[in-house]
Formats: sequence, structure tokens, C-alpha cells
Amino acid sequence: MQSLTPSSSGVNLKSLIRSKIQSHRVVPSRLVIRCAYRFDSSNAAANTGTINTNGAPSTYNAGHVGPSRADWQSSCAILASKVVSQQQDTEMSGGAGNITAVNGHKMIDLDLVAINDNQPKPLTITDLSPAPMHGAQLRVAYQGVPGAYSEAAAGKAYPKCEAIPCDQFEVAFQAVELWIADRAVLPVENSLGGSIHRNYDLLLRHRLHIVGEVQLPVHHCLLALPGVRKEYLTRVISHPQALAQCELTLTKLGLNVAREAVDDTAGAAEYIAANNLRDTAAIASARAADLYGLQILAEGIQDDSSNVTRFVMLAREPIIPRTDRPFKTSIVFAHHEGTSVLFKVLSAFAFRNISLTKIESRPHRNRPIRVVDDANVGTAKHFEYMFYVDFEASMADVRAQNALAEVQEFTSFLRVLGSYPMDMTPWCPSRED
Ligand SMILES: O=C(O)C(=O)C[C@]1(C(=O)O)C=C[C@@H](O)C=C1
Repeated sequence: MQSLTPSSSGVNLKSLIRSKIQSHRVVPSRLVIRCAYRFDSSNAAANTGTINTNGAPSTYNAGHVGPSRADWQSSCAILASKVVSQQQDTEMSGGAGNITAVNGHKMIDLDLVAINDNQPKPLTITDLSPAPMHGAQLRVAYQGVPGAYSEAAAGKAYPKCEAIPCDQFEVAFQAVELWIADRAVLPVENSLGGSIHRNYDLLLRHRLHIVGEVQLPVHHCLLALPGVRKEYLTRVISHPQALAQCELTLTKLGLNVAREAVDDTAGAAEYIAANNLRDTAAIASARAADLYGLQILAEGIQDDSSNVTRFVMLAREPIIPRTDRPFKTSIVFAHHEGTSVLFKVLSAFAFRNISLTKIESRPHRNRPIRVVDDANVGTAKHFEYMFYVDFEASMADVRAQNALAEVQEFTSFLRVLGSYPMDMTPWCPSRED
């Protein structure tokens, strides 16, 4: 396997990976981008923005909500009207143009193809997502090695993309930030295993925008070297999510053997093949069995046949929110104090009939504990959280704008992670259904 030597700085990582990629024209499937440096917590404040929203720029592009409700509403109104006028201009001229956000900051360059015929074609969502600057195939970073479910998710999100394997989630974020990849496709939750917390934390630390989502039915297989039988097995290895999704079935199959977590499902299959392990099985996809020459001992071993993982697509620029198809918006917020803040935030959506599809809390890393002293009773320590909420509305929808303006009044920090089309592909359960 070709791998990159770790370096101590992002600059080295950038030039190293660039030269590797240039020397291959197309990234070979076995080139895995490896983490070159760990996240520097001293940059955390810069990366996440100040926790206090006072004075933050009120642009959707910046991902922060501005200091006042009026600012926020006017920003949204200006942005929404720019979208409409941009569509009209483009349809009339058939050309490309820039959208300028509020405060005069350049927001996004629309890289649209000039239309030659007399029939102007309506813009589609994909037109509004900037095309790769290098003019080649879209390069999509995912965590894992070929055969991982994340690779399949990248292919579902961007059918003709060049999928770039990365050994860690963090590296996939960096690959997009450093222009090595155009997009990243990363798992955020699974119907059986729950949230992939690491990616929630990374969404906050990095400056990428959610530009889409895909839901992938996950159909697990038990894989071993050819000729190996279940009775020979002393351990099963896989990604922790995959182990969790198959726990009951493994027990039903009589596999009360050691479970070991590795970085990704396909990596587990590759490891067994590379080390000729005859006492070990992997939980991975049928494609991983093909790629690494393993046999399938059991199929569909997930504890629920309708096992689905939701992935988000990340880009350097946000897409322009629209209202002509179902959109979702993801936000993250924190509050200083007050017990009813969460209730107030949720009611801002409920009163406007906006459905929430997900709520997740993560420890507030900059301020994990709040100490409350009461002279009579003593000292209480409360945990502090960042709350992540997904709701079913576009930021171009005035209901969402008003709800967020209200949320801003109760919170000390608020960031829009992205407003993006919902995955509306027809329900396609696992094969055995
Ligand atoms: O290991 C893989 O194949 C992955 O793509 C990762 C991952 C995950 O992180 O949840 C993706 C889908 C499945 O839920 C299991 C594992």
C-alpha cells in the first residue's frame, strides 16, 4: 500500500499530497491520505469562531448569526432576494455571475455553463454548487479504504466522482480544506448504532459547509479467508459501528468470540487477507469480500434488515438555499445559562410547524462545566453542551429565518452548518426484504 509520510505541518502535508497526486494524474485507489498532524487546540477558537455571538458578522456565508434579530432577518431577506434576482439575471443573460452577500462580502461564484440555444434552461441544485476548479472529475474524500460503506456513499452522492480514501475523518476534512478534494462524504448517524460523535465534533472545529445528505442501506456480511469455517473463529474485527449493528446476530450465530474494533470495515477485511488470519472474521461489505479475496460466511448479519447510515456531504462553500424542493438545515448552538433554553429553542421551531429530524448534544469542550454556588446549599456542577439540531426547512424559507432569529435571542453561540436538499430517494431496504 502506498502511504504518505507524516509531517509536522499542514504546509508539508499539502505539498506532499499534491505532489503525490500530481505524479499519479488520477489518484490510485490504494493511495490513502493519512493524518499528518493532529488538530491544534490553540486554533480551536479561531476555527469555531467566538462563542459569544456579539459582533459576529451577520452573513449566512460566515456561518454565524449576527448580533440582532433585525440584522439576521435583513441578512436572510437580502440573501433570498439575491437568489431570485440571480436566477432571473442568469436566465436572461445565460451567463455566470457573482452573488454578493450582505455587508458587501463576496459570497459565492456561480460557475455556470453558458447556454447557447435560445431556450434558457432552468437552474438546478447542482448548478448552484460550485464545480471543481481544476476542471476534472469531482474528487470526494471519504474515511476508510476501498470497499468501505463510505466509499459507496461517496458514489451515491456524486455518481461519477473520484473517491479518495483517507485514514481518519479529520484527514477527510483537511483534504477539502487544502483543496486536495472538492467534497467530503462522512457518516453522521446510523439507524441502529446512533450518532457518529467524532464527526459532530469535527463539524464544529472545521469551517466546511454541509451541502447535502445521502442515506445508504448498510448490508453487512461476515467474511473470512477461503476454507475457514465459523467454528475456527476466535475473533471478529470491524468498525465499532458495524460491530454494534451486528451484536445480536453474532450471538445468534454462536459467535461468542472476542470483538475488536478497527478503523473501517473494509480495512478489517484487508487486514485479514494481508496477514493470512485463519482464526479471524471481518464484518464488511460484499464488495470488500471481492476486493480482498475473502469468502462470505453469512450475509445480512445486521440486527435490523432496514439498517441505514446517514452521510453528509461537505464543501468549502455553502450552496444557495431554495424552497422549490425539500431542504434540511443543520445548526449548532450553545447557551450560557438558564434551564429552559432548550425548551425555548425547540418551541421556536414547533410554533412555526417546522419538524426537527435530529437533536444531539456534545460536551462543550471550551467550557465543559458550569459551577453554581449557593451559600446555603453548596456547590453544584452542571455539564455544558453544544446542541446540534437538524430541521426540515430551507434557510430561504421565512419560517426558518424567523425561527433562527428567535433562537439567537436565547443562545450565546449559533452557527448554521448548512442548508441542503434532503435525500428523497425511494426507500430501498436491504436485499433480503
Ligand atoms: O467502515 C466503514 O465501512 C464505514 O464506511 C464507516 C461506517 C460508520 O462510520 O458508521 C459507515 C457505515 C456503517 O454504518 C459502518 C461503518
